[in-house]
Order: sequence, then structure tokens, then C-alpha cells
Amino acid sequence: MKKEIAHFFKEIEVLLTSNLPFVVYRKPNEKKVSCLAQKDKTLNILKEFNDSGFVFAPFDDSKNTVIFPFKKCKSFETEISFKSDLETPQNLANVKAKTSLKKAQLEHEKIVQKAINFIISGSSNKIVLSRKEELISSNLDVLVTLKKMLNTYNNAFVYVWFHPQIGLWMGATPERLLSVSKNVFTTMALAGTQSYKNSLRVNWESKERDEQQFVTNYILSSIQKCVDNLSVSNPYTIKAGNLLHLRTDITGKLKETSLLGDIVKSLHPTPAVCGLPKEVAKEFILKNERYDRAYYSGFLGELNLYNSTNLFVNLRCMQIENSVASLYIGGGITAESIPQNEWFETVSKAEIMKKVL
Ligand SMILES: C=C(O[C@H]1C=CC=C(C(=O)O)[C@@H]1O)C(=O)O
Repeated sequence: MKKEIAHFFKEIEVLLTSNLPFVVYRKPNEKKVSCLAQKDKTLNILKEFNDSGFVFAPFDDSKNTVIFPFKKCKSFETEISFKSDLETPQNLANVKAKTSLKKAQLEHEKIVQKAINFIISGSSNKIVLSRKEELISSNLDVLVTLKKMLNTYNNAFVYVWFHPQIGLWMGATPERLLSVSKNVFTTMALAGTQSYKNSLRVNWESKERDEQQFVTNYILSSIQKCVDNLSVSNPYTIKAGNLLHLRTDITGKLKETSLLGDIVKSLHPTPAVCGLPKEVAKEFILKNERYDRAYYSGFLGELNLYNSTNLFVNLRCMQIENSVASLYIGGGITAESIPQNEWFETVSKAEIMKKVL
């Protein structure tokens, strides 16, 4: 059901106080903002990839994926323009760091160096390492933050997701895990980062080219058996907020015998968020990152909803608990990485969420 913009956000405001599970989201470059609100507080776990609803999956693929089943939800939507004109009153949030950044920098650079040594020893080609940055933010208004994300990040998948047993997550991710519509399959290899300085015409160093090529190769080998008529673009530069990334688009036709669940399982987690070989990198991450990634670098989105599947990788995201906003940020490490540069990359990525707080 389509609603007026003001009416739509009024309903979201009511949902935010209701303690019922819901998600509000807008797909990249679309005007439609959708809401799916579950009618009860059950925590529904995804069992089959032919279910229909909105899924929310953690990084660790041995853990459960949550689904808001379409049948148990009410859904409504609105349309906003591309002119970024949602009114956002001054956000009165008073944001400050909870822990010392200097200490976080030392810790991050230490595990990056450990990963570089591990890679140089021949055990792995690439490992994606991340960290969590906690901010104290009194007076944070989730609705204002959502509107700011919608205004600022047109080409991202923007969302707010809530379940009373899990909490509230929000983000603006530039990375599509996969889309399937009428057997047409689309995915992307996204990696490599540099700051945006008023131009998309930039030079990419071998470190970034290599880390992105690892992702492309991995995706192609994972989907080869399931997809016909594969078409692969050349890597090109895209803008995501204050950052630039390298991206390769991959499309094809799903074979009739291919199962969506098998494809998702073979893709996730891709080397854009985990590394190569996948199991070795995952083990390194779970052992060495000193925190739980939870839903950061998992995936989320529409599963068999309105005749298509649109899943995104949960990046540039944060979790809001009481007055603490936890930002999750990471980057790909290869043999050529320099620990201090990797730290600054996470600092730049953190800006994407800080800008909307
Ligand atoms: C892991 C993240 O970004 C991934 C996506 C794009 C570029 C990346 C990079 O340059 O390392 C990462 O692979 C993150 O934002 O937390």
C-alpha cells in the first residue's frame, strides 16, 4: 500500500515505539522506500531459500539467519524524489568516542601486521579485518538519521532493521551480494578503496587491483556451474559517499537446476568481507578480531519478495543500543598492505555513518 511521505514516516515513528520487528529500506537509485512490519515478536529463522520475506544474516554462516516472513507482515511504501529533499531537523545527538582511538589504532595495526605475516607465509592470499568503534550518542533520533541516510546516499542500499531480541541496525551499503529476477542473475565484485577528491578519474595501485581481482575470480568460480551466458564488465570506479571503490559487474542466466540457497551459500562471505581461501580467512578472523562481527558483513534484503530476490552485504552499518552507536568498519589486507594505511581506511569508512549521526 502506497502512503504519503509524511504519513509513511509517521507510521515508522509509531513502529519505533512499538517494540515490534520491522525493516525500512530503499534499494540503490530507487525512489521507493518500503517497510515490512511483523505482526508479532517471534524470532523467525530462515529454513529454506524458497521462503518469502526480508532476511538478515550474520557474517558467521554457521549461525542463524532471521527472516521477517512476508505472510506474517504488513507492508507499505512511499516514494521520495532523487533531489534529497526529506526534511531533516537538526539532529540533536551529542556524539563522542567511548574509547581511545589511539589504543584502537595500535590494536588494529597489530592484527593487520599479523595478517600480513600470515599471508606472506603462504597461508592465505587476502584477509579482511575489521573493528568496532563505539560512540556515545545521547539524543540520537533514529528517524532523522534514516532520513539523512536516504538524502545523502542515493546509490546505496539504505535501511533500518529492528527485532526486540536482536536490536536495531542501520546502514547504507554500496555492495550487492546478488539479485535474481526472472532467472536473470546479477552480482558484483567490490573492493579497493581510496578517498573521493572531486573526480572519478583516479589511478588504482596494484594492491587495490589485486584485492578486487581476488573477489571477481572467487565469484566467477563460485557461480560458474549455476549460471549460463555469463557477462563480466571491466573493473570501474564507483563513488560511495566520501569513498571510491573498484567494481566489476557480473550477470548471467540462472540454470533451471540451480538453487538460490546453494548460490547464496557459495558466495557468502565473499573475499570482499572475508578473504581467501574462505575457510582459512574466516578462521583467522574469528580467532584474531577481538569482537563479534554479528550482522556486520552478513547480508540482508528481499528474498523471493515481489517476484525477485535482492540481497546486499551489510557494510557501512551501525548498531544502536541505548545511547551507544557501534560502527563496524573493515578493509581487505594483502601482502602489500601497510598497517597505518589500513587504519586510515577504516577511519574514512567510519565517516559514512558519522556523517548521518
Ligand atoms: C569490508 C568493508 O568494505 C569492503 C567493500 C569495499 C571495499 C573494501 C576494501 O577496500 O577493503 C572491502 O572489501 C567495509 O566497508 O567494512
